[in-house]
Amino acid sequence: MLIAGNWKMNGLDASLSEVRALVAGLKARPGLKVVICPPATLLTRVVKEAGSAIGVGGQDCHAKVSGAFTGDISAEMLKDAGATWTIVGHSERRQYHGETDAVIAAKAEAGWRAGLGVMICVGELEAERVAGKEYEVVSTQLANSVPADAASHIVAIAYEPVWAIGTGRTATAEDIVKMHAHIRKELVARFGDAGAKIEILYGGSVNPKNAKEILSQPEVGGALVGGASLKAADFLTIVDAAP
Ligand SMILES: O=C[C@H](O)COP(=O)(O)O
Repeated sequence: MLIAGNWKMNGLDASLSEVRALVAGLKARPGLKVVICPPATLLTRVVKEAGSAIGVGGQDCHAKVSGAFTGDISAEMLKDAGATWTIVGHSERRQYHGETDAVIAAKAEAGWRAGLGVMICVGELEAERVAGKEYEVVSTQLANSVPADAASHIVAIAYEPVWAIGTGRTATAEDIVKMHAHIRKELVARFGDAGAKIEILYGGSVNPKNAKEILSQPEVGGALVGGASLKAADFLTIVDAAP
């Protein structure tokens, strides 16, 4: 299981006390990985607080190593700051920064080039689900934003239905089971046995109350948690809910 916390554009220096509380509260859980993805300005400080207890990740990376790309951060820079993971293709990057599947695939390759594990996000909009196109949309995102060599790198797929992000509207267990099974089928069809081993995380309003039910569903290999990762007590409850 991989439980990742995406702080998004939240967290100032004071948030480090939450990391301290998280480190103190993490019980030894063999096989369970916990990763925090803070804003880039806090990366080095979170790495220092986290020690070896928690992995640290970026929320995005540029495809190039360096260059004239104002405001961007390369995967190599994340690595240099002590990160071991990066998220790519989050729906907020797709929506607010116009990122295409091809751009996301290039970012995933950049993450591996730098030696990072990569969480690649997919998920349908509400209108796409209402139109009955959720499986088709996710299949297209998987086909085009997950690179052909993904299975030979450290990778996780995060299924995040956009309508469930930050809304308090979690997908039902049935929705999650069906979509994760669909994603697994696609991964196995493309990568064979290696596709059966890629973790599929669920994200979208995961909280201390619903974590146990979500994390116990078949093909749910962890969670990508937004709002509820900002408070150590809530995040720890989610971590503790992992089977
Ligand atoms: O990356 C995290 C997801 O966007 C979920 O965010 P949320 O837990 O606040 O809904």
